[in-house]
Amino acid sequence: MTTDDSFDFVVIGAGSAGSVVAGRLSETNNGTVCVLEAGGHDRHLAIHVPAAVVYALGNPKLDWMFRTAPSEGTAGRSILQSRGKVLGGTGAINGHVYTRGDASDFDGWAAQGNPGWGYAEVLPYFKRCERRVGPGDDTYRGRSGPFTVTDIDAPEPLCEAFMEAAGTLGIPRNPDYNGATQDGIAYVQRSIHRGRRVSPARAYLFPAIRRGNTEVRTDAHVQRLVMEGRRVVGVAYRKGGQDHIVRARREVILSAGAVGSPHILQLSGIGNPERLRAAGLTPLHALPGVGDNLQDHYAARMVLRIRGAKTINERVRSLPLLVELARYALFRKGALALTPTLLYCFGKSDPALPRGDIQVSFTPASYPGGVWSGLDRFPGATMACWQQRPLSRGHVRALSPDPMQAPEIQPNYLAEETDRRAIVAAMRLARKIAGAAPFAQYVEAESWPGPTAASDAALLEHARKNGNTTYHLMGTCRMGPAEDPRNVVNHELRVHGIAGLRVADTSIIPDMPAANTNASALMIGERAADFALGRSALPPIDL
Ligand SMILES: Cc1cc2nc3c(=O)[nH]c(=O)nc-3n(C[C@H](O)[C@H](O)[C@H](O)COP(=O)(O)OP(=O)(O)OC[C@H]3O[C@@H](n4cnc5c(N)ncnc54)[C@H](O)[C@@H]3O)c2cc1C
Repeated sequence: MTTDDSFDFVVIGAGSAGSVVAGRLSETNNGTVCVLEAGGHDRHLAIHVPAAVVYALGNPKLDWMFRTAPSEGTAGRSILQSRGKVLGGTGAINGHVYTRGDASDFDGWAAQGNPGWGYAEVLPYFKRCERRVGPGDDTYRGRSGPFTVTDIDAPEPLCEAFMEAAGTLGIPRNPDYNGATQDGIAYVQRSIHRGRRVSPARAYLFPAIRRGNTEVRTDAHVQRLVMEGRRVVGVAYRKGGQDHIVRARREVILSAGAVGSPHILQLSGIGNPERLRAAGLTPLHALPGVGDNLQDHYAARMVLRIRGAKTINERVRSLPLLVELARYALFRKGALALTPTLLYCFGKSDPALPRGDIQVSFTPASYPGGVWSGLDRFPGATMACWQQRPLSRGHVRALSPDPMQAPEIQPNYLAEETDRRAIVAAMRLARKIAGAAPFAQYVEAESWPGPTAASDAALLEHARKNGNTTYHLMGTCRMGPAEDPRNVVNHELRVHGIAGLRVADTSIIPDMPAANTNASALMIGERAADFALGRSALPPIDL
């Protein structure tokens, strides 16, 4: 083991949140920053060409390729749980959708003993991050941040028909679901600019490297935190077959994501003592909530066979593919510049509910088995149906002291009755929209699960047997007061009972927002940098 050197700050993980933390720390020129990232550089085309993201998933050069533990909710299946292992992290291989959630989600975080995390208080950080290109009320939208958010280049005829059909059911078009209200249906807003992915690393980390005070070490697999008593003073990592230690003069910021962060804490002896011992680890600090409270959105996908309109399935095959390649090469537009999902529809499983609880996404393309991969050979469209805030909770647990052995990831999908009811309601809403004019004329048949899945029980069976992750893991280092044993970090993201250490990524999310998680990860990174620098919070926005 060699003790290499020391920096003011050491950031573990160059993913969505870690890139922001490092980028903002470096901006002030108030200390040196070292970033340790297990993955490599981000030159792979699958990262940058939006539609090529399907080639990033399951690619060991870019993806940790975790698998979830089987459960009753997945009919005993284990599911591929992709996480980015590259500069930009999961933000370099995600589906490009930019969505923040409902105001009430963040007010809920604050109400659980997290001062400063209500919507009016986190909104300035969402805005600081964002460079919104397109319409939107500037009360809600940022115009000059590093992370560019754009709209789709041109309307898609099938999407237009789907939105009109939703309109006939009382679901209006929402001009900006990241604005005053989330309700309604809309094209997704995207982290794509000029036909290329907006990656957190390119937006935040690369400028930090150019400033000269930030050093990024790739292929550096963190093994554990180095502690002196209850203080973290450095990080042990393996690179090029050798063990190293880098010391942190001020603090370590753990941004290894919802799987990596609790795993690294556990490998360092921080967690539930009984479980640590069972995994062969020596407990150093009891914090029973580490790795618990795992949440994810679980989607049941339905496939429609389309007639009378072109879908992406035909546009990227044979001769038309050559046309699309030319369009992309010349104009950075067309099917290759599209997100894997094009529409978001936010709805309610019960009209009496005070806020939306289900979501149907639509895309005029279909994938065998409902997983982003090759496209079906027939003209197809997909509706993905999920519950916005599932109650089911799972865990991430180290299984051995070997840092290279993946932890157990058990999301416990559909464990709660409310979640089972909601996913069935979302599938019923999807079917209603697909059956409404003017979209219905394009539906030749529902090919998956198909009309034989008519009862609630049959729809639930489809969800169990064929449902899949939406890749929104979060919650495993829960933020909240120390008195509650579920909590791991306080409202300034400091680990309870440990000095010199913060956690900043989606693992700190106490309860799931009604949204994908990249926007929240970036916002959390923005906040963490301010905390680490001792800066006062941005003033709340008067709403
Ligand atoms: C296929 C897919 C599609 C998605 N689509 C969307 C979408 O469209 N919109 C959206 O908002 N969200 C989406 N998400 C989710 C979103 O991208 C993630 O929630 C977000 O990027 C997580 O950010 P993070 O900072 O918490 O973790 P990450 O971005 O995962 O960063 C963690 C980093 O830490 C590194 N790391 C982990 N362990 C170690 C270790 N031991 N040593 C060194 N480094 C380590 C990792 O390699 C990684 O770079 C998607 C996710 C996936 C996988």
